[in-house]
Amino acid sequence: IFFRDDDNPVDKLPGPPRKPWIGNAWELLQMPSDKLLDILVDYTNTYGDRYVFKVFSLRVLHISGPPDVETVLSHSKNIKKSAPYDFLKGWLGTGLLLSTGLHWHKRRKILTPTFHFNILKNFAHVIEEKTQDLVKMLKDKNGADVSLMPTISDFTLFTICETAMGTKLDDDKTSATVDYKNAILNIGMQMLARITRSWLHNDFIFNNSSRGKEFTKTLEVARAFADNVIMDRKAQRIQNKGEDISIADASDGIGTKKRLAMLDLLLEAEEKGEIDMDGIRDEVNTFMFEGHDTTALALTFGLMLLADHEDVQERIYEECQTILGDSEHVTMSNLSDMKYLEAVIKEILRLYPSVPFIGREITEDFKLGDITVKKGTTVDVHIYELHRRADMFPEPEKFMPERFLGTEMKHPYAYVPFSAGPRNCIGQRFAMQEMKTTLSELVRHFKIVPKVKGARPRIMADLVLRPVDPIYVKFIPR
Ligand code: HEM
Repeated sequence: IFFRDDDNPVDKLPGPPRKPWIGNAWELLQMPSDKLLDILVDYTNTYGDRYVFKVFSLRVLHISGPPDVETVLSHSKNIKKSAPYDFLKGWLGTGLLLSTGLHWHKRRKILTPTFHFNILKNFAHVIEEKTQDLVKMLKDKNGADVSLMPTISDFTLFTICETAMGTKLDDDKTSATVDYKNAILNIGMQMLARITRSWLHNDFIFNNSSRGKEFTKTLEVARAFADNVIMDRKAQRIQNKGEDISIADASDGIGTKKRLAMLDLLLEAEEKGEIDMDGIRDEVNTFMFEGHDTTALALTFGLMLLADHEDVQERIYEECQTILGDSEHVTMSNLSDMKYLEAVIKEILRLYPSVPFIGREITEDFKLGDITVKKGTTVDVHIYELHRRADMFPEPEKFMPERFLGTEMKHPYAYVPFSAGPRNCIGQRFAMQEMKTTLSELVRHFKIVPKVKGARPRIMADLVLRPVDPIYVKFIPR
């Protein structure tokens, strides 16, 4: 960080004025963590598609133009995550989100079959069952205000545990569930605090600080939760010995106990010596976090938008009536026919991308237009600003699902809520399946009404895009 390198082409790019030697370290120090998103959006508005923020000799190149996003995300070699992701190492270890190089390739290969169509088809029953529980719980509220994020994140956590992990979270684990969700929130806050306090970037200093000690305790809670999930599934596998199924047979008609989960693939890989228990724990932590928080946020912001747009709800309702009639069950083919709902979800993720920024540490020089971006530079891809570009999405602040119906995107990388290229989201088809099932069922059963029409929460970005204030809506049975 302290190494001087005065001849770097990216220094020609605009950005907040840099002081000699320290660059923008002083600004970084003064940034309140909960305002990071607002500040970065302001910088984009001021300095444009490409700007540089420099902390001592570390250059952070921020980009939000579609051609630049394409160059970075589609690069086959520059797949290493940037330094702030390392702050999550104690939690997610060498799991798929954080790892790089050969290790990442190997894991991605083991885990890709998890999202095979037959497996997703099998998950449909679980997702539907969980959605029906949610509908019942919301009916019992009798139209009272419901705080969305806690309600929906319970639902998505139960769903990922029962699908990917094959573990049912029953009532006696309720307090562990609450502790786990609080731990995740806490981890996000600590990570943000660390990003903006450069002296805490050093592991030794951080681990010995009061923040570091609190962080370690928080990690223990998250890890213990994941360990329980692994133990549960191991015990079930011993019980079911001899009844194992392969992905190819994992189609309809298989009971919950015999359903193949992602965790089974990992446990099978362990039996073949391809992964050890620490590796399994890292992947379970990665998938439980990525697999529930991201979808919970998308559904939360989505329900907030639907509550304000009765016309959109009605159109989803009509589409569901046409496709499903009175049927209680939703099949994969029904879901793929729901084109309007798909456009609605895309528009939700345009305005509120669950992952607002992606960071890469450049390991191989590459060209961005006529500028050479050197090895060692950090590149931050701003999905949030990319999705709100007026040249790509006219009236960008407006919620208009129709923009995703029939019209071609102006640039293939103008819209990347699941990232793109080699490190794209492995769970995107699962996420779409879960979101479509949930939103279609909720709209079929309820009229969603805002507590205060047009109210928007303040938002912030830690690992994901979060509402700072609670969002309330009413679910009025149809
Ligand atoms: C609305 C829902 C979701 C959104 C918007 C989303 C978005 C993303 C994005 C933008 C990335 C790239 C992150 C980066 O490069 O730093 C990513 C990666 C990833 N996502 Fe998702 N995700 C969602 C749901 C899920 C689900 C349901 C799962 C698991 C079941 C999942 C698992 C992962 C994993 C493991 C990675 C790392 C992949 C790799 O690097 O090979 N995500 N996701």
